[in-house]
Amino acid sequence: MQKSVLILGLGLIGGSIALSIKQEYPQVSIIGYDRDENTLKAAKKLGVIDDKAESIVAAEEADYIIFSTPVIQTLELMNQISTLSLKRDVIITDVGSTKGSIAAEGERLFTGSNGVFVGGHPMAGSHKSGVTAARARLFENAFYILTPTSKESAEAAEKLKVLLKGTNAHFIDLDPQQHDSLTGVISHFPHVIAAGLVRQAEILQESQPLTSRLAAGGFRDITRIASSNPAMWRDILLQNKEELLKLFQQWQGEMDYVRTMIEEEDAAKIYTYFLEAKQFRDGLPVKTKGAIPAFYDLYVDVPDYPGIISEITGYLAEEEISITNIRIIETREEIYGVLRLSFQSEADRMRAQRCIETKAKYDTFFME
Ligand SMILES: NC(=O)c1ccc[n+]([C@@H]2O[C@H](COP(=O)([O-])OP(=O)(O)OC[C@H]3O[C@@H](n4cnc5c(N)ncnc54)[C@H](O)[C@@H]3O)[C@@H](O)[C@H]2O)c1
Ligand SMILES: O=C(O)C(=O)C[C@]1(C(=O)O)C=C[C@@H](O)C=C1
Repeated sequence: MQKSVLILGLGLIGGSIALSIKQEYPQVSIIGYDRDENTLKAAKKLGVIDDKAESIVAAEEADYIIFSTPVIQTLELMNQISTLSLKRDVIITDVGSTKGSIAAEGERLFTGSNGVFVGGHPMAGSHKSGVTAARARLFENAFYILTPTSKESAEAAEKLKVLLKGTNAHFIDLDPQQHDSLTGVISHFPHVIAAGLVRQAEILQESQPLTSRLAAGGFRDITRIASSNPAMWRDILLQNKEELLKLFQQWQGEMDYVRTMIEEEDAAKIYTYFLEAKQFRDGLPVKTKGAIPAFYDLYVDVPDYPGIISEITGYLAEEEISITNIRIIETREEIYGVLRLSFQSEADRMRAQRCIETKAKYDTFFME
């Protein structure tokens, strides 16, 4: 493919998109634009882009334009770029976490001789940001939502799927409003709850300094996303206001229900509440990346002594089993170290389990 792609915003998502396109199509020319000069320099140095764009006028040479900026900036940049002399058949997309206003503005601004717009949203990410966190495999097996709103943009969506083949994502077409309603529930609202839980702990910390030291395990799991970029989440909440306001009302009803069960000491209802939540959570697809990323994790109950990690990784290295991640679960750090090892596939995880149980005789278990 001999095309030129302009990516505006070279952070976690823009950088990862750039790397995945380059991996699939080395001949495609990737031009990067970012308002931060250090990001541009780093992107060039890391091989994320082929060339830096001095200004947004570079859009006039592009066959594809991808907005990877925070959602409010995307709206502003879309307006600026729509005034340029773009190629007639340029395909324009974005990666923003909200779609309602971006898709409507895209359809309004890019029509006829001014290219065609199709909204996009790769449903994978991280609480990390910036070009140094970008990875070609970030979107592997994740859902990548496209929101075509016309016959022309549906055709453009098919071409985009070809360009973005290297993401190895699963493409899915949705209506922009449906997108915002779904992501409101499974992404945006959870970020509000995570931040709320952290703030609640922070208030307690003032009178109980032990709070932060005891906040481990479950608290850390449910609040990881509270470490996300605050400016990005401010903009997402403002753009998905209507959906979020509906969700607040639902949530307040839900919490009132839980509070009443506890007030009334209704053990049976409380049990059913947790059981139903567990059943739905356990039924979520964990083997494929989606709203909840999948990992092939193996937990190893190891004694806490120096050198234990190198002992275990040494056994795995002898059998050439690659580990994608390794972590000691903090809650048990001072009693036993529970080591969590992540693998690329179920086959690797099974081999690792056999290897550790045979060579080291430590107990291993899965948590699914
Ligand atoms: N982080 C995630 O988990 C995630 C996942 C999917 C989609 N998204 C969406 O992707 C977009 C980018 O998020 P990110 O996580 O890559 O953020 P990021 O902070 O890592 O990167 C954003 C980049 O945009 C640049 N930028 C900001 N305003 C600009 C402007 N006016 N002109 C040029 N460059 C500008 C910044 O300098 C930065 O390099 C957002 O719209 C977000 O909603 C994020
Ligand atoms: O894994 C995370 O840290 C994320 O929050 C990723 C996440 C999500 O909510 O699932 C965040 C925002 C995006 O628009 C898509 C993905």
